[in-house]
Amino acid sequence: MPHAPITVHNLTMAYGDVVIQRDLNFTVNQGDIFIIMGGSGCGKSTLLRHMIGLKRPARGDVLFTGESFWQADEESQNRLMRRFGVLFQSGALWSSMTLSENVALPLHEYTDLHESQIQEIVSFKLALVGLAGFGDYYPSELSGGMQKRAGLARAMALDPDMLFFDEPSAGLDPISSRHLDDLILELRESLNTTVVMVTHELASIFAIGNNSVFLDAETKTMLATGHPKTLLAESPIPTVQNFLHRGEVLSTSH
Ligand SMILES: Nc1ncnc2c1ncn2[C@@H]1O[C@H](COP(=O)(O)OP(=O)(O)OP(=O)(O)O)[C@@H](O)[C@H]1O
Repeated sequence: MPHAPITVHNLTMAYGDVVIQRDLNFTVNQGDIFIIMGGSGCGKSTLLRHMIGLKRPARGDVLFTGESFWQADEESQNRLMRRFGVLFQSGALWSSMTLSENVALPLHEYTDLHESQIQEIVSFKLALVGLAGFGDYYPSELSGGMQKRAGLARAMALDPDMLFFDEPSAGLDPISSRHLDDLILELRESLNTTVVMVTHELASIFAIGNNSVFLDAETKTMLATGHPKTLLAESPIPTVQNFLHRGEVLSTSH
């Protein structure tokens, strides 16, 4: 059987001596929209940071198509990281650059392509996210939803196999948030990209997620993994049921 794109194996995460989550084991399959979910402060963003090579595990590993990330040398790690596209909560576009310049940035940094080829790719990526013709705009001239889509175009600049999103719809109104969900779904359909997404928005979780892991702050480990709708229908765990019914975990609210 071929290796899954991402396998999290016996992962324990800590800041100093403080363990955030322990013994995480789950698999992200090709083409999944995989949701990292759980109550506030349980370690969702921290898990994402471990999966994209920004934070070293206290124990355990993350494997990409069977290849260990954390036991690999720096060169192999860089090669693996080139396969990731990342969109952080803020969108993090450079405000002094136009959309085209923002999307071109990783292409200038990581490829030897000619300027004309770069411009072609930039136009294509902006069109993919519905921003054809907006290349010369500055981020501040656009709505929040458009800025997120531009961030998505930049995350896809290098044709990543895997896209990682941290709360992509944070700060968006429900309609823009829906549009962003639809776009993520569309991109997955057309490009077969594997998507890993931190979110606590129930609407997104059920609309686009087909796999997930549920982290619990109280027990400091995962309580479930699988399709969110299956967890809703079948999980016998009250914490998981509470979350999926109301979007919050009473025992960990703070
Ligand atoms: N750099 C850091 N140093 C020390 N502790 C940290 C650091 N970053 C996060 N933490 C702690 O780790 C825990 C998990 O944080 P994290 O941001 O991963 O949770 P989260 O589930 O993404 O939270 P939220 O839903 O509120 O965004 C929290 O208790 C947080 O205070």
